[in-house]
Amino acid sequence: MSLRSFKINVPATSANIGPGFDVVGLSLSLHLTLTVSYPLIPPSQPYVHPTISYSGEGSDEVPLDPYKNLTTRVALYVLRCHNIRSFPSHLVIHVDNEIPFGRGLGSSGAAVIAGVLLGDTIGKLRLPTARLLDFALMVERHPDNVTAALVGGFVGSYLKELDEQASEAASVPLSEVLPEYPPDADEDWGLNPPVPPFGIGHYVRFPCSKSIKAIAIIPRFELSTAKAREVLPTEYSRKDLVFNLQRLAVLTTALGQSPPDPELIYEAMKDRVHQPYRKSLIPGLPEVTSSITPSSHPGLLGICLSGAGPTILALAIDGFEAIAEDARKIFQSFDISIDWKVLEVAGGSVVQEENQN
Ligand SMILES: Nc1ncnc2c1ncn2[C@@H]1O[C@H](COP(=O)(O)OP(=O)(O)OP(=O)(O)O)[C@@H](O)[C@H]1O
Ligand SMILES: N[C@@H](CCO)C(=O)O
Repeated sequence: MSLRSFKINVPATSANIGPGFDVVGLSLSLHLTLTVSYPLIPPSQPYVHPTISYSGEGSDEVPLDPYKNLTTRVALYVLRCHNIRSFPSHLVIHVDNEIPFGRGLGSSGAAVIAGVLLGDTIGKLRLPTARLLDFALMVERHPDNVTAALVGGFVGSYLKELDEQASEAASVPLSEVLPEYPPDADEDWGLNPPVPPFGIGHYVRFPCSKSIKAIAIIPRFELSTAKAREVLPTEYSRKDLVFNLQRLAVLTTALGQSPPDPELIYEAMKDRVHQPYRKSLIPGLPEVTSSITPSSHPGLLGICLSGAGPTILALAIDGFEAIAEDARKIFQSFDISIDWKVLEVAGGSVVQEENQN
């Protein structure tokens, strides 16, 4: 019997990089990998639902029911928007995940991008990058993690101001985009999902010096993005907005300079829009970001909260261990244990067909 098989590889991401709240993301060398296969059998044979196995980060909590798992639900959403009712019969998916859940390293963004690529590949849709992004943005409503996970590198994106009709279509509740699959659902469940409008998100890749590495200092507790967004104000002073805009403008070029300038970057990675409000959820955050500086730690370029936290991201060209171990000591004084990893800036997502016989 002939078999189709392929792999999908999606990187972790760190969003915000200090001042770029909901705007910039950096892809990192931890990956979510899907190994997918199914036999090419005639539709007359009895249908067998997909099976998922899972190893690595999150394996004790992730749902393995394909109608509840985030990645497969997103894939089914993409397929059904293209009039493909169901997964192929006997679909087998193995997920291996290196991205810890709820730590600010873009685990949910990676799961969503993996789902969009899974739907696109199974359906042989060959959607262009911009359209893949539209689908991802119907699920994850801010572009920073998903764009960087899809295209890779140091990326900035914005959501376009859509006309009224498209704007309504893009803001339907998530429960309509990805409805919970009822256990007794008949075959017609969720067959007409809301199709994304075109051109929701737009992006540009900034230069990033090859000498830069990212130290992820990962506290051993989870913080959901939803909880870390609840503490943010809805309005900001002009002074704080200008503070962030000035730094973001400099940062987008400064990381590409060779050699990177630590004095410029350290200041350009400061933030007044989200980090100050999140310190109540992450004990030790202000102490770590203010005590570890380019003068105290040669090689450091800048340091910030990674995404919604609790991970701290230090960009550096040298001195990785001293940076991470000193952050560990500060966190320890707040009774928080950490793990740390030195990561590369990664490329974007890759789909690799293995067998199409
Ligand atoms: N590989 C995966 N498969 C299925 N669900 C996942 C997967 N990865 C993450 N999730 C879901 O996403 C949740 C974490 O998302 P959340 O947005 O809170 O944090 P994050 O994406 O890790 O961090 P951030 O958005 O700040 O970078 C997990 O608890 C889980 O429900
Ligand atoms: N920009 C988002 C990233 C997390 O998904 C935040 O900081 O809330």
